[in-house]
Parts: sequence; C-alpha cells; structure tokens
Amino acid sequence: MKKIIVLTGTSGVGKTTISHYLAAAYHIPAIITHTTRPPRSQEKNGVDYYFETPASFAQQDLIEQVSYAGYRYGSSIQGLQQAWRHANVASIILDPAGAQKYYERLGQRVLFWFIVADVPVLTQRLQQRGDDAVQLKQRLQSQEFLRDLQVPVTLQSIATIIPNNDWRQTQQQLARLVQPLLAQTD
Ligand SMILES: Nc1ncnc2c1ncn2[C@@H]1O[C@H](COP(=O)(O)OP(=O)(O)OP(=O)(O)O)[C@@H](O)[C@H]1O
Ligand SMILES: Nc1nc2c(ncn2[C@@H]2O[C@H](COP(=O)(O)O)[C@@H](O)[C@H]2O)c(=O)[nH]1
Repeated sequence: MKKIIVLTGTSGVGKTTISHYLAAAYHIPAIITHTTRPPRSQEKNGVDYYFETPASFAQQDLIEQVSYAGYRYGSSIQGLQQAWRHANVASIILDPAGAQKYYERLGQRVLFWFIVADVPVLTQRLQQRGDDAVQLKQRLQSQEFLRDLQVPVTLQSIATIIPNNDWRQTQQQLARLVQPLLAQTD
C-alpha cells in the first residue's frame, strides 16, 4: 500500500530538515506544496515551494488549502500522484488542518508524524536561519505558532511524536520508524 508521511509541527521544529533527510537518506520524496508567502532568503521556487501569486494560487488543483499567518498554502493532487509514481512512501509538510484532510481522504495510508522541540531552542534556530526579524516576531506571536506546539486532539490517536532537540536522537528515531516502513512490500 502506498503511504504518505505527513510532517506537522510548529514553525522551526525541523519539518523541512527532516523531509530533506528522509529524501537524502531513504529516498523518500518530498511533495512540494504551493504558497503565496514570499520566499525566504535561501528558498527556491520548485524546490522549497511553488511560490504563487494570489491569482496563480487560485488556479491550482488542490486537495486542501489553508491560511497560515496571513498567507495561503495548499497541496495538489498532481504532487501526490507524481510522488507515488516514483516511490511507495512520500512525505509532505502540512499544518494540522491539512493533516486532518489527508487522514479523512487517505485513512491508513497516512502516517502522521508530529515534530516537537523546546521553544527557546527553535526560536534560536529561526534567528540563525536568517528569518526576517519583523516577520519572525509576528510568527512567534501568531495563533498558528502557539496552536501547532501541541498535537491536535482529533489526530492524537494516530500521532507519532518526534522530539527534535538533538539531531542524532532524531536520526535514530527516524531510522526506527522508516526501516520497517520501507521493508513492507506494496
Ligand atoms: N535537530 C536540529 N539541530 C540543530 N538545528 C536544527 C535541527 N533541526 C532543524 N534545525 C535547524 O533549525 C532551523 C529550522 O528548521 P526547519 O527549517 O527544518 O524547520 P521547519 O519546521 O521546516 O520551519 P518552518 O515551518 O518555519 O518552515 C533550520 O535552520 C534548521 O537547519
Ligand atoms: N495545509 C497545508 N499546510 C501547509 C502546506 N504547505 C505548508 N504548510 C504549513 O504551513 C505552515 C507555514 O509554513 P512555512 O514554510 O511558511 O513555515 C507550516 O505549518 C506548514 O506545515 C500545504 O500545502 N497545506
């Protein structure tokens, strides 16, 4: 059965880092989603996101879409189909509402991994990542940031919690989770 790892957690917990690691270490492709948010300094169109205008975002064929800290985000059916053409397991980064939608549509195919880290740790990481200071301040105070510190109640029963304070320990937990998954046949 094709599977999708849904990575969720608040800003700066390491979702992108983990999705890149899953791709590099385990050949688990990351599905690229769409956003109207402007790119950060290191981000590239078609790699980190498809960066859209509000008009081009509205033309996408999306499975689900949300507003987060003032911008639109959404994931396309084509992204999922393309990833599953090449691999049995793919990953995607979604907020809790998107994760809930995927679970409703895909049921047992969804592996819901909720990433956590201590707030002082992730705040420092976001500063070091070079996030714009004004935008970072807004984000750390946003209701979405605070909401996404905890597993949504509706997904608690399927959530796997992944602490990401220490990268070596994170890698070890990922290995324990991924190896049996990749060993399963389709
Ligand atoms: N275990 C770790 N140890 C040290 N630094 C880390 C660790 N995990 C992630 N980072 C760093 O923390 C910063 C935030 O990580 P990342 O961009 O992956 O978070 P994110 O959850 O995708 O954030 P956002 O939702 O804001 O895009 C990055 O600079 C990344 O290199
Ligand atoms: N429901 C969806 N959520 C998404 C999608 N792409 C990203 N996200 C989530 O948005 C916030 C903000 O992301 P950032 O890159 O600006 O920090 C974060 O929680 C992501 O998980 C999507 O297509 N659908």
